[in-house]
Amino acid sequence: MAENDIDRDAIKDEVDQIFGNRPKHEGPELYQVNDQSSIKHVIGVISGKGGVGKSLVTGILATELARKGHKVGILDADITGPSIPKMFGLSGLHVFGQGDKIIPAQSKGGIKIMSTNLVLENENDPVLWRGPMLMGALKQFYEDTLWGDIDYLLVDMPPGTGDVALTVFQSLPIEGVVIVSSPQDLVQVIVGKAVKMAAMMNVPVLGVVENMSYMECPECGHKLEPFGPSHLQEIVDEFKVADLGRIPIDPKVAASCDAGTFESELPEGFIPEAVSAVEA
Ligand SMILES: Nc1ncnc2c1ncn2[C@@H]1O[C@H](COP(=O)(O)OP(=O)(O)OP(=O)(O)O)[C@@H](O)[C@H]1O
Repeated sequence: MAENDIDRDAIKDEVDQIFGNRPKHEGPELYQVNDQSSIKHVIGVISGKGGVGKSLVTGILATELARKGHKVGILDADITGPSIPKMFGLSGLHVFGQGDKIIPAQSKGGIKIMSTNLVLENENDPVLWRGPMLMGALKQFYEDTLWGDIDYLLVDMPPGTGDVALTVFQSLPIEGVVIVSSPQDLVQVIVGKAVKMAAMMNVPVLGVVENMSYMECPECGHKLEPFGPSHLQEIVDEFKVADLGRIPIDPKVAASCDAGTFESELPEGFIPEAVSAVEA
């Protein structure tokens, strides 16, 4: 079969077979938050592959939930490729300890953030940690951070469906996941993997957000589809997941992520279906 051919039936069979068949949190220990913190809901943001905008969607959800008055935290579980602190203007900042606990960084809008970048001496250093160290960092970020009272802790998961992503899934009490996709070739295979990973953990999929879905011409408003036509409807039909909206390619969004002004510049009412799905 050519690389671009999608064997939809095979994916569907595989997903169908696995759905609901595995006990939740089978495997590694489930981390426990410290007694000075209370987290009502832990929600994961996942993607079947890297670079599709998982951190962007995590940032949008966090910003919109905080604007609605919820107490929000972000655990950047993308330990080796963290991008959350920069988006929120926390570049170069370091978290500090209180006793044996860590005080998370806080964005201007009050979002509490814990990320590898906030503990590295130099945030541009590559993180060359292997499995046990990655897991040790994740455990500390969840258990030893003084989160305080949090309504929604959003977990920016490592990209893909490999070992690290699976372990993160198994170690945190994730209540539901938002899947991020993009309109590119093979995306259904990739989304299929993410759906399957959630199914293996018995974690509900809240729905799919398609990022980089189209681009609007600033002159005439005409919609262009540089990455090809949207596959969101096909994904919704094939995997029986909710459509949580499409995000256009917007150079202003990319610039605000780079400048650390994302939170104040994000227009109100972004991906409302996804925000409501997390709140439900
Ligand atoms: N809709 C968009 N419009 C413009 N730029 C975007 C959009 N979505 C993402 N980007 C840019 O693309 C880059 C990758 O996005 P992001 O970090 O959110 O992806 P990711 O899936 O979390 O990546 P990784 O796999 O590295 O964790 C960032 O520089 C981001 O600003």
